Amino acid sequence: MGRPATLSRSAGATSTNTTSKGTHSRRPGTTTSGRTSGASEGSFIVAIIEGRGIATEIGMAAMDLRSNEFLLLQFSDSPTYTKAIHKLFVLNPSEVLVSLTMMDPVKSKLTAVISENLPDVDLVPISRKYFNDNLGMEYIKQYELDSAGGSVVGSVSEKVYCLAATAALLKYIQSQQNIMFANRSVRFKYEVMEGSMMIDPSTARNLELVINLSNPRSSHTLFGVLNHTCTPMGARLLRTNILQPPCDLPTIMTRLDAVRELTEKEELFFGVKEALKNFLDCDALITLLVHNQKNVNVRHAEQAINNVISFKHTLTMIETLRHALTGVENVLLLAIHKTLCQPRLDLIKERIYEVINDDVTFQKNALGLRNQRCYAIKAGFNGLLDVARQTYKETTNDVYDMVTSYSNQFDLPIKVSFNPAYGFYLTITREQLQGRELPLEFINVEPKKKFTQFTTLKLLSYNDRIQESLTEVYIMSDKIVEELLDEIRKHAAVLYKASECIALLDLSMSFAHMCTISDCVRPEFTETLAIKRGRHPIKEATTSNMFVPNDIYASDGANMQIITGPNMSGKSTYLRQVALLTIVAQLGSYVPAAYASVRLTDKLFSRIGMDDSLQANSSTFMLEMKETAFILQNVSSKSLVVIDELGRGTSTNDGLGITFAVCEQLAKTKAFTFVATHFQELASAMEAYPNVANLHFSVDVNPEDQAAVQCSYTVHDGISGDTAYGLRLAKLAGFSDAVLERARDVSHHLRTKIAAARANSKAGRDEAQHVLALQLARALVQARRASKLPEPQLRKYLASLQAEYKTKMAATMATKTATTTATRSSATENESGV
Ligand SMILES: Nc1ncnc2c1ncn2[C@@H]1O[C@H](COP(=O)(O)OP(=O)(O)OP(=O)(O)O)[C@@H](O)[C@H]1O
Repeated sequence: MGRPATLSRSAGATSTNTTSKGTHSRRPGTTTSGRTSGASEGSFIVAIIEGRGIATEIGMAAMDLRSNEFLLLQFSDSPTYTKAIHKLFVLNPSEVLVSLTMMDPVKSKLTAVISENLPDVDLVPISRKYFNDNLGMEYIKQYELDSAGGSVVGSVSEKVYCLAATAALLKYIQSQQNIMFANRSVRFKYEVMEGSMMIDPSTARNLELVINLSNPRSSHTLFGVLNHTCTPMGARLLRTNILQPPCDLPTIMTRLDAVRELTEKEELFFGVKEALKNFLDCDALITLLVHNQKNVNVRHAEQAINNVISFKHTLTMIETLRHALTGVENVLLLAIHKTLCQPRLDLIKERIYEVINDDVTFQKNALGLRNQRCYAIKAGFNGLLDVARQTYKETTNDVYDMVTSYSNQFDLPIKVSFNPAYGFYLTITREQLQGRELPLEFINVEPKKKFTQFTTLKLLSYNDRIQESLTEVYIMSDKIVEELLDEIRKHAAVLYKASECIALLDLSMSFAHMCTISDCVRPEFTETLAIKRGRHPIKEATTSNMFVPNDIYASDGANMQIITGPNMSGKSTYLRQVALLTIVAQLGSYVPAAYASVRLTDKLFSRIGMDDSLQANSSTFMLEMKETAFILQNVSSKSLVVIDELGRGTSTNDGLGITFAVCEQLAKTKAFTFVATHFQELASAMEAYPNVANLHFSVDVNPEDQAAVQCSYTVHDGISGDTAYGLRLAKLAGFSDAVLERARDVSHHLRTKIAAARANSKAGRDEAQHVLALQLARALVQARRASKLPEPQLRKYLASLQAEYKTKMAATMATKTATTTATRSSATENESGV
């Protein structure tokens, strides 16, 4: 396929990543024991296009170059492109292809939103003509892998936008990334957006789901603490799941059942763990298999033998896994076992064993793997191949003999080492050399930190001879290996399926592992969020202090919780804990708590001011307002919202006003909302709503020393009483007595003045009336719900209730007026003090 001129980057593309990420030169990653890391290296390239109609219809195509998986998505989005941004955030692409018309002459709203939310993504404009839906369909028919799961063609035949994006993306990858796909080699998947919890990028950042905010390299993230996976596939699956937890109950329940079985059966747990530890990156391996290589050379031949050895190793590991899974009962584990027992996998294995020596295994060390490659093909396939191998063997023996003779001749314990770039070389440590000079035979002497490295002319010629014989081996093996790989390629679909199953098993094992190291409970899914003695999963795992567990509650009747309390008392931690525990439960994992009942959440929002400094182009307050507006626009009845200290970036009055309005708006929805605030007035005012509950964190104050504040980190019902914690903390921080005294005076004066003004103002009276009116409404609702009286009697009862409230309201207003007069005279007395 020729390279279209306009497919190269257009001038003015906002390019941050310029290296191409072709995978044909990659080797399947090996895993060491224990956890696998990374899982997010931007291996996706995405093409996105917007429909021309009134409704915002988005078409997206995304290809994972590491696993050859191709996702197609088409969905209607909100005017702020919430779904598109969420999906892009989860995919974490290195490049996003957009039509030139979306960038030039000005950025379209969609491209502007992408740049704003994903500043590291490279936006690549390409000509609009490549977004061709008919071509997209042709490509799918040509490249789609034969799979037992059926074709994607039926699902996408009417989805013109995702087909158009498919055409643009495939054309771009083939011409720009220099990757040619073999026919029937790509796994196309049509993805429906529903079925998973939506977590916007800023919430994912605030909650430190996959990246720690203070140190991006730190593993103090939710991914870090949950990640006990052994394979790269498992780690990748965990990462995507954390950013996009499932939202459908059957999936979650089957995962929970699998975790239970894995934790209850010790032999099963250790058997599976042992087998998983030895897997290579299967996705990368299969991807290398299905990509058509353009340049066939020695390097390619060498890589091909590596691949066959890796497949042999993988199939052996699959067999170990099968044994470990024998007798499982859970539906998910049974399905995984069944897939791993597919006869087609045995067929591939048999075929490999016909060609490759039985004792050839995958090796992590470079010299070991070179030896395996050399002896991979069974003897007798090609006489010349056997001769070349004999030369390799003899020359290698000559190297060792030569070193022994040098050691004897110079009385030095010389060691042979190996490096894949320049072959064998010699080393000796500093202590062994004991300050002596090396004899003149030794050349290219390079002192290193602990040893000296050198070679000889003879060794250099041995290295050349070995390389020559190896080249012959690779070239003569190539035809046999390619034929074998062609046969394996036919079974790519079953291999991909097996890889998916291994990833899923690894994910469940990771959750089971967490249960073994931490006290966790199986969550229930109901309409109520009720967590007993819940713990913050990241804090618990990463702080040395004992973490104090807390209860969490929200239901239809009490869907908003307002949390007050002094500084440093644990409010933010509590909010994060609510969100994180919900995510953990929906992942299908056990939850760090004594009991957990969770309501399925479709969208998770947060307004937590942790990454303000990261958004240099937006002021703290502006960012706060943008995030809050986003929540109000997108909140649904099944959402979970956590808001920490809203309105702190502006004047107190405006801040309180905004926070009140936002809370009022959210209180009208069925979303579960948790708000932490220092505005005591907010908590008092919102108390009037029947569905709002107040919680607070308390502190223990030493009566002997008012500044000695001890946080209990325990949440209690009601509003926090004391408001002078700021002053106490200031004392603890080392403020002088004089400054503290002055601060106390000013604080007292302002408080008194504000109280007087509010009590006297129309707004103050209105607020009191408003509160009483809400109390009345609440009583009416409760009476209606609770009463079994017939309708006429109920109406009579309600009328009497109303009269009672009117009297109460009049009394309240009278008290308010009296307080105003008293406060005003007190304020006048204090006036001279400030
Ligand atoms: N349940 C807990 N158990 C142990 N330590 C906790 C707990 N909750 C919070 N902490 C610790 O207390 C410190 C303060 O917590 P946090 O930031 O949540 O307080 P805050 O009330 O939000 O403070 P501020 O109002 O000043 O923002 C943190 O270092 C945190 O690790």
